Formats: sequence, C-alpha cells, structure tokens
Amino acid sequence: MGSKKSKNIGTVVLDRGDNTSCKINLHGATVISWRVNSQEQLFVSQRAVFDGKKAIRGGIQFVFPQYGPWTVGPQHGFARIIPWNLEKSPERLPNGDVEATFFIMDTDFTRSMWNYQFRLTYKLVLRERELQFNVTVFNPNKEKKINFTISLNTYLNVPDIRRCQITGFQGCTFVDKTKDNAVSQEARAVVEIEEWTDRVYQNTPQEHTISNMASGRRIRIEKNNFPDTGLWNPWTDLAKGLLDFKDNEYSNMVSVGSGHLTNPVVLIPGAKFEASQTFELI
Ligand SMILES: O=P(O)(O)OC[C@H]1O[C@@H](O)[C@H](O)[C@@H](O)[C@@H]1O
Repeated sequence: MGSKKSKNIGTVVLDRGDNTSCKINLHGATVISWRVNSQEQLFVSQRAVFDGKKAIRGGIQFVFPQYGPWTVGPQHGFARIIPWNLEKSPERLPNGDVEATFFIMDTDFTRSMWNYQFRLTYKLVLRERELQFNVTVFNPNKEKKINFTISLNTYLNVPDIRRCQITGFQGCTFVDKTKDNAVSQEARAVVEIEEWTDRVYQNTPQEHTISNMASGRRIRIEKNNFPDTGLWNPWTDLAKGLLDFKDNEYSNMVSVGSGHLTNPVVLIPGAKFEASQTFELI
C-alpha cells in the first residue's frame, strides 16, 4: 500500500484458477485486469496514474452520475475518482465462478457537487470465459428524485485497432462528438475505426461483438437496461495531448461504454435502477 510515486488504496483479485482472474482497484472500482487463460483482455496505459485522485487511464471505469462533461464536477462524474468499499469479498461459488461486490454511498465530497443521497452497488462475477457486471443504484432520499447518466467505460486490449470489426450499430442514430455533436444514422453492419472516433450510439441492440481481440478472439458484449453505447479512440493527434497515455497506444485500445448515456435515469425516492452487462470471449 502506498509508495513515493503512487497512492494505491488497494486492489481486490477474483481468481478462478487456470490463470483466469480479474483485478479491481478500489480507486473508482476500476477493473484494471481481466485475464482469461493468461491473456489480458483489458488495456491500461503504461502511463496510467495511480495517485488515488485521477481516473485510471484504462480498464473499466465506472462513470456516474454524469457521462461526459459536467458543469458542477469532473468529466464523467465522481464514481471513477473516489474510493469504493468492498461489500462482499471474493467468494467461490459451487460451480467455480468467483464473485465480489463493491459499493459507494454519498459523502461530503459527492454532496459538494451533487447534493443527493445515493447507494451504488457493483457486483462482478468471473466465469470461465465471461465477466459479468451487475449495477444497482438506489435512491434513499425521502423527497428528492435523482437524475443521472451512467456508463461502464471499457478500454479493450486489441493488438491492432485497424483490424477490429465492431457489430451492433447498424440503423442506430449516433451523436458524433468529433463533428460538433452532429446526429447521423449508422449504415454499416460492421464498424471499423480508422480515425479519431468519439460517438454515442443510441438505442443499440443488446449485443455487440468485437473481433480481433488478443490472439484473434472475439468478444461478445451483452447488455441489459443499458440502452446506449459509446465508442471512442483518440487516434494520433488527441493521444499526443493526453499526459497519461503514450502517443502510439491508440492502436492497442478501443473504448466501448455501455450505459444510459443520453437520457438520464430518473429515480423517485425509494426506487432502484438495475442494469447488467456480460463480456464473453468467443
Ligand atoms: O479523458 P477522459 O475524461 O477519461 O475521457 C476520455 C474520453 O471518454 C469518452 O467516453 C468520451 O466520449 C470522450 O469524449 C473522452 O475524450
């Protein structure tokens, strides 16, 4: 714990055996590693900063209660930059899968930006070739509604971004942040990334696949109650401006985010929001 260079508040490991594991940094409950038979599926920048303050550049970031720029707080909200708690330590289930649960509640820091009570629970289940994420947001306020956007921003580890093919966007409208938020409709059944890409696809189907992950495998993403999908790669010029990202790393990652990115979720007092996503290596 802790060193001159970094303030590491701790990590939690889910180990399924056969070199299949998942590591969560309690800073932001950021999933910083998912290995299947020794093969790393997530990208974390070699320049990522682990100072307990900045969002970790890579892995799976928990974005809440704001996706994107925020007038009253940091971009992508505060959940990815605060310490999370372990609700349930990693436990091996009878079928060999391993699960653990994390949570955060409002603090003086969160209320200084967003003056609401909340409870956010994040359960991860590691299977043989799958990683499942279960998200619950509870509104404990007596009178106030809460509104939020939410995303699991995932940096996937790919050997060559130019060879990735991503399905599940055809016919969807998208907001193109590289073109002053112009709204268009995706015509392609298979999307390839060949330039700076920053899009929010709306009302995407439950399933996406991404080809040419490490060792040529594909990943299948299945999501429930996460209607939108973000797609981001900074490409060459923007990468140069990111201090916690190496210039050439853009070619080894694609960021995909399942969530409620456009229309906020509205929760009345006492209500709960539940959503989930599963990554499967195929
Ligand atoms: O540097 P950050 O705050 O982690 O954001 C990285 C990117 O995250 C993506 O989700 C956004 O769509 C991009 O606009 C943004 O540049």
